[in-house]
Amino acid sequence: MSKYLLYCRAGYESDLASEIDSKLALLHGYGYAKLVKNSGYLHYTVQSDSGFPRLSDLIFARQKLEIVANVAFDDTLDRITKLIDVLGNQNSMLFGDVMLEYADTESGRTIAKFCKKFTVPLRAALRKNVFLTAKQNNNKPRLHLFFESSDACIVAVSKANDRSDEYLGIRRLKFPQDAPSRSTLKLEEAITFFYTPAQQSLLFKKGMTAVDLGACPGGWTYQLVKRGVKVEAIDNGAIADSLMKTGMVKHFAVDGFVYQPLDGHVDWLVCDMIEKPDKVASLMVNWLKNNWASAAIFNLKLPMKKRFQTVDVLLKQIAEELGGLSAMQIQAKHLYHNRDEVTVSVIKNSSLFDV
Ligand SMILES: C[S@@+](CC[C@H](N)C(=O)[O-])C[C@H]1O[C@@H](n2cnc3c(N)ncnc32)[C@H](O)[C@@H]1O
Repeated sequence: MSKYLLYCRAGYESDLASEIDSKLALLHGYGYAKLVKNSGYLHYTVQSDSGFPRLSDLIFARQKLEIVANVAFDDTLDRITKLIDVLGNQNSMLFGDVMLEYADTESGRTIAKFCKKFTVPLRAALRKNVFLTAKQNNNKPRLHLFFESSDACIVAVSKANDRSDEYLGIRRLKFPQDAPSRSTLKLEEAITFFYTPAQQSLLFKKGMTAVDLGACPGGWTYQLVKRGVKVEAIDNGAIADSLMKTGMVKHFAVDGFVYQPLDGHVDWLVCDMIEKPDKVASLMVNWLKNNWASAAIFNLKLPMKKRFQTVDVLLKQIAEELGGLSAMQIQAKHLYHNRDEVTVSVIKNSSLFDV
C-alpha cells in the first residue's frame, strides 16, 4: 500500500481525486482519496501494486509526493532530533534537497514564515547526519516536509523525473511591466511549463507567424512578439498601442470563430476567448485539421461541476479527431495563473520533443 500527497488549486480536490481514480484504473490499479474541500491538497492511498499515474499525466495536480511518515512534535523546542530519528528509523536515503511546504490557501500560508525559518537549521542538521547532499542536487530524490501547523508534519519524498521542481508546485512569474495585461502570465506559464528551453527555441523562432484569437488587450500577443513571432490579433476590443508600434502585429476586429489566416497557414494558433469549451475545442481541431496552424495553445473554460470529466471527454475528442495526424503531441494542465481554465498544447510534429 502506497500513500501519496498531491497539491492542487484549492477547490479542485475532488476533480483531482476523480482524475486519479480514472488514470489509476488505466494502470489496472485502485485506491481511494481522503480530502477536505478547499484545502489545496489530498491524500491518496493506492491499494494495488499498480504504481501511480505520473505527475505529467495529472492535469489537476501541482505536485506529487510519496508519504513516508506522519510526525507529531511533542517537544516543539526540538523538532530536529525527532525528524532525524524518523529518517534514521526509515534507513533514509541521501536527498538532493529539502523543501518545507504548506497548502496554498489563506490558512496554509499562516505557516509560511515558520517553514522559511526552520529550513536553515534543519538543512544543516540533515547535512550533518548525511541525509542531504552538500550541494543541491536536482537529480536525486527530494525530501518534503508538509506542515499544517508547527507541531506536526507529513514527511514525503519526490522523485527527480516525476515531480515539479517549483516550491509548492507553483511557477511564480514576474509580471513584465510593459505587458498590456496580466493574462500575459497565462501564456508565459504555458510556454515555460509545456516546453523545455531547447524546445522553446525550436518552437518560437524569429520570423514565425501566429494568430491570436481573443487577443485584446494583447497579453498573449506580447509573449509571441517578445519571441520574434508576427501576430494576426483577432478581437473586437482595442489592442495595446505599444504592440502595434512594434510593426509585428496586424489587428482585425472580427469574429474569432470565422477568421482564417491571411496566408492560409501560421506556425501558431493561440486562443484565449472565453467561450464554451466544446466550441473552442472544435475550433482548434478545425484549424489543425485544415493545416491553418502547425501548433496551438488554448484554454478550455471549466464548468462548475464534473470538471475533470468535461476536460477528459474534450481531450479524448480532440485526440480522436486529430488521430490521422501522426506524431502529434497533446498536453493539458491546470496552470497556476489560469484560475478556472485548463490550458492545452497541441503540437502536430512531436519530433521536436526529442530535443
Ligand atoms: C480573456 S480576454 C483575452 C485576454 C488576452 N489573451 C490578453 O492576454 O490580453 C478574452 C477576449 O476574447 C475576446 N472574444 C470573445 N469572443 C470573441 C470572438 N468570438 N471573437 C473574437 N474575440 C472574442 C474578448 O473581446 C476578450 O478581449
